[in-house]
Amino acid sequence: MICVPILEKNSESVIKSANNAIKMGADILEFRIDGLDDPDPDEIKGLIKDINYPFIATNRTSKEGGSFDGSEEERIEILFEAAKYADFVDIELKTDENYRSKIIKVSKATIISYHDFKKTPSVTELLDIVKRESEIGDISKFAVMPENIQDTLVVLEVLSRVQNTIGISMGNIGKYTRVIAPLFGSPITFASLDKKSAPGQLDVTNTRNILDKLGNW
Ligand SMILES: O=C1C[C@@](O)(C(=O)O)C[C@@H](O)[C@@H]1O
Repeated sequence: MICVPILEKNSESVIKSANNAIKMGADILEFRIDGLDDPDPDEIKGLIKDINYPFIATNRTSKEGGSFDGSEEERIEILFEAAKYADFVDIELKTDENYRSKIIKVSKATIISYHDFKKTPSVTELLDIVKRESEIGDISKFAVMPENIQDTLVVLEVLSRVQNTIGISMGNIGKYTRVIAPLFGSPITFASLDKKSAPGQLDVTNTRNILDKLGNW
């Protein structure tokens, strides 16, 4: 599936961006709640219901590349409300276990995520991260930054040895993995419209065209 993150400051822009992503062929949307200037649970509920499309709810902490700068309690409270209406909820592996469990209890399905915007851990370290994520949620996920082309092979090696895991090598060096990872079984790849929510994302149209040409995804 091709997922388009919706990273906007207000409801009007969220609706516009979501409708554009759907028109461009997104299979699922990621509501990056942390992008909102003033995240209001009732407004978020209304948006998810009104747009009426498959959604991942994410409220990314600033510690893992997101924009949410309130307290951890506030972050979890907002995500907790959105989780009741979204198809998937992305919660970070590093989130406090009690907060994580609170989210999982009300989620239809969970993506347990890990991000490193500075480096790529070793194959062994990433396999351990994926193992821990798989024991907690429904889909495992890691998005890491390569320092060289060899680091991107670490991501593909890990994906070749696990199931049900989203693996991403970010940045310019890693961007080819966004259309190769699905061939290794990564169930979701992230693509952008105009605003990228992470370095190296390709646009939706090119992502789909390349995946269709490669086939078997
Ligand atoms: O975790 C991820 C993956 C991502 O960081 C990427 O590299 O495309 C984009 C984020 O919006 C999403 O929550």
